Amino acid sequence: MLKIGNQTFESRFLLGTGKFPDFKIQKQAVEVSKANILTFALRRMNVFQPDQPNFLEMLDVDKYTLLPNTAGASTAEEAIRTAHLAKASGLCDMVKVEIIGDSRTLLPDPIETYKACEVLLEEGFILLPYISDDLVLAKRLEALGVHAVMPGVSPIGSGQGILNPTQLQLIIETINIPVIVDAGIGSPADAALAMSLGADGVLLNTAVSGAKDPVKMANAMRLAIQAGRLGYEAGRIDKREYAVPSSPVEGLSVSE
Ligand SMILES: CC(=O)[C@@H](O)[C@H](O)COP(=O)(O)O
Repeated sequence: MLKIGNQTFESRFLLGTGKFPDFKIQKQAVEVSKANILTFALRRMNVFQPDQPNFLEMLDVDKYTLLPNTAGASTAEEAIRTAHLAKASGLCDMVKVEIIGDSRTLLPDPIETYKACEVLLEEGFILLPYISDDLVLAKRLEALGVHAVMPGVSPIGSGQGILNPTQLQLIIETINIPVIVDAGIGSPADAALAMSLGADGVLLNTAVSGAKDPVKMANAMRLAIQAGRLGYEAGRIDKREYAVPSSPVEGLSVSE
């Protein structure tokens, strides 16, 4: 179970809802993913115009926890405004703080992210900030009181996978709030690796919405995330420099 704030979720797979070829495929992929939490950019919703089309309209949104993100913000002030809009629309008081500091790489701005979290925590929001794989920032945000950290493992939408597993592992080992890998996952193998390193969850979008068969990929990601978690809980063997025979000549591993 994934626990964020005082809520628990069965699935550790958080799915982004953007960029699907059409709403029908989006709905099927969401269902197959068995994700409990769906993310979306609040700026893409007609939150105060329920009669207008919006891109979650084919989903039975009551079945999911919606996690609006502040995509489009480049300052703390803009992100705070977007979070207020989310709350005012009654969507959710859980927000993914996403403040982009560089338009080419879409890397998050650590200073503006910290500032926005400071203000929004005071206002009672449940916060999941999107950050780089920066251990020190993750520690500072944890100390501030955020409810999870979401380190990107490579640039959003790049599908490059985990560029620096050591850096990710350091965050996972050190931080005591959920660490949800967010952005850059390209394949089920990447998702399984993130989970087997001990991540608490994976948020991804492009790898599913941009796949040749998004529904099949949503299923593959679900299984990979589950397998990675199981492997982590089972405890992998230590890596050794030299071979160790699987069938030792002395000493049986089972007694008769
Ligand atoms: C949906 C969302 O919030 C994205 O900004 C998220 O970071 C996913 O990134 P990928 O598209 O690289 O999976």
